[in-house]
Amino acid sequence: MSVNEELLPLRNKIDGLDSELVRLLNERAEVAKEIGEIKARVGLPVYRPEREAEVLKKICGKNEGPLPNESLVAIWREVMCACRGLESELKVAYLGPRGTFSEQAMIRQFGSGVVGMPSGSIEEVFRKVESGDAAYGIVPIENSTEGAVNRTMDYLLKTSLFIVGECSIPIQHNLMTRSGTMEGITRVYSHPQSLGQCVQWLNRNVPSLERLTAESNGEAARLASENPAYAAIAGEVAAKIFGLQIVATNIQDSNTNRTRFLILGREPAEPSANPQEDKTSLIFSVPHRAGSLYQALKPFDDFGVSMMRLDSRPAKRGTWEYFFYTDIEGNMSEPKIREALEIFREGCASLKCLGSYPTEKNFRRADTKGSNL
Ligand SMILES: O=C(O)C(=O)C[C@]1(C(=O)O)C=C[C@@H](O)C=C1
Repeated sequence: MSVNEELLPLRNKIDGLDSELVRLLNERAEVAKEIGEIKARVGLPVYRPEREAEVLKKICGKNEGPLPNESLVAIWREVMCACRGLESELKVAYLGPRGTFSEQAMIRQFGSGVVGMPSGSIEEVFRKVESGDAAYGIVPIENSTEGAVNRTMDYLLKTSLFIVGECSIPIQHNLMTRSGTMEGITRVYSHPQSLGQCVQWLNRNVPSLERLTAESNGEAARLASENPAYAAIAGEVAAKIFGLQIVATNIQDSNTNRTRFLILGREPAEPSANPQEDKTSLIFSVPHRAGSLYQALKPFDDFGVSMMRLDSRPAKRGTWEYFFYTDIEGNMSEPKIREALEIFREGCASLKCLGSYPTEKNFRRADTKGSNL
């Protein structure tokens, strides 16, 4: 038997399965359309991050291979994006121009059919969602090497928006120029966070290069595309978009470098199917006296509430006072969290709740094959 004769029945089988998949996908889409009609009637938002997290978790729970959960999650995100698209168009503001890691995170979270609105700064992302120009926004909040993104932290304090979801992506930086060499290059541009993530590599390899900051990696790549004496540090996608050649790949100082992004919306998210695994984000301040932070946080210990993050920003009053940012595990609709929060509030000078939302943990844990979601 020739190879082609051997392949033919298998390919016929795949064709049959594909027909069945097309039929099933369209049947699913019809149901999503019906859901969309109901939502439109009662004025509910089309995008339901908690439901999408639940769908992904169920898919991973049912998976018996050989496809890894990571592949199924990527496929289902696109399926849900296509179904959502039938309900209505979804506009999402991100830190642009095109080619930034924020854009990659947005596509990963919402699917490639999302209508991205590139924004010149993190502040503009907040403004576009607040004004209703965009339905949602995506902003970087922390990097595993460089820590918190201060701009985002500061706008979170002032905004009326809610955090409705989060996602994190691996970050690999590249040094790029128009020519693909470092000849005649005097400056390197990047976002301050990215320059920080590559500081050791830069010190070792190109110590004399002047380092300048840009609003985003995409903007740095755009600048380098306009001047043969400039280099940029950005992702591979930015190199393609702005016609740059990569001089050195993977120049970040940590090879486990990741950035976590927040999804911002005007309405809070509903509790997910696993509210005990949701995250609640809070900003608080405490009275300016000894032991007040310790006292304020005590209810979390008393109620067995896990704190996943504690960070601070200056109150900017010149008084060495701070706003603290914490993420706790559990949805605030959960009785345990509600009770803990009521007591916690008493020990705070101010408290702002940014929302409860599904985390990636919801479906990451279901993955037995150690994916890199
Ligand atoms: O369940 C819904 O609310 C839907 O609209 C369906 C669906 C999906 O395709 O599964 C699509 C969009 C939502 O963000 C969540 C889920």
